[in-house]
Amino acid sequence: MSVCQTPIIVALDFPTREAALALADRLDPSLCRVKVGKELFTSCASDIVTTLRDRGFEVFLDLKFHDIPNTTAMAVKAAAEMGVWMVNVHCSGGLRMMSACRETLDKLAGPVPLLIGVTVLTSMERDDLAGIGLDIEPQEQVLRLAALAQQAGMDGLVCSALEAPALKAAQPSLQLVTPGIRPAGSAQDDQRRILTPRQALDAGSDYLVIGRPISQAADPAAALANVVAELG
Ligand SMILES: O=C(O)c1cc(=O)[nH]c(=O)n1[C@@H]1O[C@H](COP(=O)(O)O)[C@@H](O)[C@H]1O
Repeated sequence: MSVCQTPIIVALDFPTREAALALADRLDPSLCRVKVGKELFTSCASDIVTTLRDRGFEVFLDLKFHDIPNTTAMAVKAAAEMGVWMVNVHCSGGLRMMSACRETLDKLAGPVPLLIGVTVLTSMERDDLAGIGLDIEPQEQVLRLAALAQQAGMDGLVCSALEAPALKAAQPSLQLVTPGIRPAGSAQDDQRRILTPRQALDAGSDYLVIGRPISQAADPAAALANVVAELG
């Protein structure tokens, strides 16, 4: 499987560069991409992205930007200049914010990252939405934000694979990046809207984000190989 074909993105959620690179050393860049999120980036800054790229990985920079349109667009531009493969912002920042990001990326010369909108976090369920004043099913809110993302020209969405069938019907142009992936028998942790890798792919996910089931496994390379085998 070449790097362009694998749907697997391994989340490098670690506190230090050393811990992240120790896992990266055990992963084959032809079998997965990697994700650098808030914990790792806050401790290492852009150096970790450069290092992972030098080791052959395509990098999803998951900082979930959520700010006024200009600030968010400039952050996305900085991510593009870092050479990341994918970057995300919160859809709840609104249409003008997402459009500003799209327009800014479109003005850049050369390849730009996939621009992805985070809908409803996979750790949230209906009760959590009620707690922030949204009396709505997660899927309904995801579909609402998806329409906004499509209007803004986003490349795709972060959502649960549970919403993939409805999203593929409503917004077929958007690529679906789905965390909350749990191989059968693994701990749910703080995730709530979860599916197995095979179920997620069958539901219509384009990319599967997998963290702890691989990063905390006794043998991460074997855990990745098991997911690859499950996906066939
Ligand atoms: O944008 C993300 O990547 C993301 C969005 C979301 O709704 N849920 C979610 O879990 N994530 C990220 O996906 C990864 C999931 O990690 P595990 O729960 O360990 O598999 C973490 O790095 C989260 O920050």
